[in-house]
Amino acid sequence: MADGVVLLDTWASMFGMRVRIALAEKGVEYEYKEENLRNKSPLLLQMNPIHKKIPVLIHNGKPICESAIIVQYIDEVWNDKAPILPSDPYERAQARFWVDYIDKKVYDTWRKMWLSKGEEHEAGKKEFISIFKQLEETLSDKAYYGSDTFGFLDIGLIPFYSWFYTFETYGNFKMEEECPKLVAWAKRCMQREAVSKSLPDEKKVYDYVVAVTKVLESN
Ligand SMILES: N[C@@H](CCC(=O)N[C@@H](CSO)C(=O)NCC(=O)O)C(=O)O
Repeated sequence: MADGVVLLDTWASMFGMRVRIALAEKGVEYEYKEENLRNKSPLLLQMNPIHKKIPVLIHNGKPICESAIIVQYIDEVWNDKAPILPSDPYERAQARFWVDYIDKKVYDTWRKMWLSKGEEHEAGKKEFISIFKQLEETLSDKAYYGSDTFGFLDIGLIPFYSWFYTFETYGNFKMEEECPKLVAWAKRCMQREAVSKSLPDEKKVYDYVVAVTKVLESN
């Protein structure tokens, strides 16, 4: 592997988007390698033998795994511009707490809402919306989660915005009605080129999820 930066990713992954945004914010040039998760490359299996998941950042031949860890690595290595983590230790701890909250809560609750029917689906939907209401409450009236600066927690959450249309369609609700201030924050983040160029079109995400749903339901 030549020196440099390689990202193993898939276009629809909200976790991969986190890394793409961080690399773009720092202006880091890298090689993007799209993975087929149903036929993982030998490189992915070699670089992330533990979880066998994307994203994986390969820097000078060495792999860094787990999106939140990768973003912090990027912030530490390319530390000459656009700081991602707050400088204050307490603020850093809070940002890490809420990204951990997102990783513990959102994906699993989404799957419950997505793949279940009836009461389980309704319970998943209720929990799912409550998670985003909590995240809206955490933002309160700040422009960004890092107060006036776009930072770690903003990067941790904004990728899910490209899935809002999918969440709303499968859950039959409107994020704008449930979390208006959060939607306003998301639109504010989308004004940053590092974000808008890293997130896919929401309808493309939806079509992808419909296709995946068909595969899962046919098994
Ligand atoms: N905690 C990790 C989650 C990565 C992940 O779920 N990656 C998925 C694709 S995105 O949904 C993945 O690689 N799945 C492949 C598999 O589960 O085999 C992170 O933050 O990087």
